[in-house]
Amino acid sequence: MVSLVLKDVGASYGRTTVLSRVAIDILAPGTTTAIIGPNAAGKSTLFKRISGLISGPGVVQLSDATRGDRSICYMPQDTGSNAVLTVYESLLLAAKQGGSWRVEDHELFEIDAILEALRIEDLAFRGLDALSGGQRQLVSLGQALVRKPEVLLMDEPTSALDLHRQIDVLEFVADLARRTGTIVLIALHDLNHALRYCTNTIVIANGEMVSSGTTADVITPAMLREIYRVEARIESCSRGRPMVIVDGAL
Ligand SMILES: Nc1ncnc2c1ncn2[C@@H]1O[C@H](COP(=O)(O)OP(=O)(O)OP(=O)(O)O)[C@@H](O)[C@H]1O
Repeated sequence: MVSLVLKDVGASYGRTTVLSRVAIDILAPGTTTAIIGPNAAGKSTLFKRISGLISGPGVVQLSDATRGDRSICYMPQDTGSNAVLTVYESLLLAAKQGGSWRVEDHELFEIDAILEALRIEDLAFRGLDALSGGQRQLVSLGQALVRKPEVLLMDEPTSALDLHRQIDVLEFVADLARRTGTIVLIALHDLNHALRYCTNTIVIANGEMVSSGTTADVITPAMLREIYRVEARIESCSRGRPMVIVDGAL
């Protein structure tokens, strides 16, 4: 199964270096990893570097991938689209990207299953230009899922979703990773999502990786103080799940 290693990965825009020396020993199949850190830390840049949208120093080593240049899929933060397509057409286009144009029955079934899993079947024949922000985000997630990537990079995938849909989507993605062996990385500002759905967490600040490990080890009051400059506690909710309570800014 696929695995991903990052060796001293960096990136620049023009002459400005915004990311340096990100090193991850091994991201195993089926794991869901949170990428956290303040605004402008370099999280999206790391995703662009891993997916090959930008180049830079270091090595992104993908082993045992079977889907060639379709192995890695990056779902960007900005999901706006002016394309004159329906939701269904956009998913079909995403599924066929880089492949033959012949449409097989099983591909249509897969699109139906994803529309159903994301609870957007009723939008199938709606134009992309007539969707709400949250609906656009769900369609963008659908477009990523139909490609069946082995590495899925999701940039703030729930930022436009209501509370119920946030839980739905993150549970679905974490479960998909476990079932299929997909390596999932999710850039998140909501640290409660990292605590609940991500086994591992990587912290990026000022373009550098400052820590990585199991989420419970990484998201601590000390880290929140140092990186986010907030006074915070980790407590349990009524269902026994960990959550961050922020008492205030430092
Ligand atoms: N296309 C670009 N050209 C020049 N600089 C850029 C470009 N894209 C991003 N940057 C800069 O790179 C740095 C890292 O940006 P990046 O988008 O990776 O941060 P981020 O951690 O994803 O932030 P956020 O949490 O705010 O989305 C920032 O200083 C940003 O201004």
